[in-house]
Amino acid sequence: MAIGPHPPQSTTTTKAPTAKQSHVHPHISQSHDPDKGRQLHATAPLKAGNVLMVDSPYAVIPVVDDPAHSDEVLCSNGDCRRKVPRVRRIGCSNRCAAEVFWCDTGCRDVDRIRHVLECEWLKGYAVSLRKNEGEYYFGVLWLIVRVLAARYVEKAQGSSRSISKEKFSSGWTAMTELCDNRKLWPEADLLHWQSLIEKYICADSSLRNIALSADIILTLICQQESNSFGLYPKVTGLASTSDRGEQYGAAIYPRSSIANHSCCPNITHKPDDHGRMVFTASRDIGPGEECCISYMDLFGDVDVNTRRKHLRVQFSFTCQCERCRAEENSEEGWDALPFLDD
Ligand SMILES: C[S@@+](CC[C@H](N)C(=O)[O-])C[C@H]1O[C@@H](n2cnc3c(N)ncnc32)[C@H](O)[C@@H]1O
Repeated sequence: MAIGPHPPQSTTTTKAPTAKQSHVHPHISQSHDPDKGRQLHATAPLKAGNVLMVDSPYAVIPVVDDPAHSDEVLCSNGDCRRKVPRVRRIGCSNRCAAEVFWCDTGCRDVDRIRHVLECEWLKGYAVSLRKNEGEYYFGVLWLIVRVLAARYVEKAQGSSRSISKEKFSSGWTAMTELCDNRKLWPEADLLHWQSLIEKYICADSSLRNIALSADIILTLICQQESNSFGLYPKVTGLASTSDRGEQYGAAIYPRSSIANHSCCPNITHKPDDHGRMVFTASRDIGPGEECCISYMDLFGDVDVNTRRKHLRVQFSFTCQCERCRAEENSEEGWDALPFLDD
């Protein structure tokens, strides 16, 4: 059985903007669904191949196993974010973290104000946090520190880099509108995060200029967990026989985060060379139709219970997409019933 959207039926393509800026197709807007919350929808016909969104991350971190020997590390300059090859890159003179590199002195100098805000924190905690709490917790907290630094820079510059004020918020305003699903979190997880926030963020004097209250940071962590994207080299969402490749980054996108998941998505997503998230229509989409991505690789013949379980474990929600709803009452869904367990 073929899984995923139909292949593109048209070669009509709206080109992504060449500048390093964000872009939203004029025929998409946001609305609200009682089960899923905010959603993207088409306001007029969209053609397969149309670029629907090109969104710059609010914050991004590289995710690589061996930064010293990897060509996959992203430039730390928040406006560049290109992969920096080993032979042509410069590191932090403070040696704050193994994955902090810039393409060149230009990128380093432009990024100075932002990087200063994270440098001492990385120097003080990158090694111990990884050792004591593990890579995952380090990654989440580093991304949060980068969000706080980006917020500080945005406020200092007095700009929110708005692209389409009427339809989509941008910058920190958009970050505050992200869903957090905090009520769904087990109390024990919240308490654990609270203790990490107190220990590694609130108690750290180098973050005094950018830190917010422990409770706001906890909400930010919940938002990050519900909204961050992994950066993968290949497209996510197409019917395919292979996965999307190895993750090389993690990012929060203020506008792309509005897209809900579907197990039969009509949008594919893939980061471009500057770490911007690019949404492309994978089939024609009619007016009023919801525009969905897939939060996971969709290949192989995976039944509704396995897909829903994966999404519950990874993203803490029960998928209510058209395909899952159609399959939940079919034979495929029966093995989810408790009386069939034994
Ligand atoms: C990245 S956000 C998407 C935008 C979100 N609806 C909002 O209001 O901001 C992910 C969250 O949206 C909801 N969601 C996304 N896809 C869904 C689906 N297929 N079924 C149910 N809920 C979904 C879940 O609460 C999930 O944690």
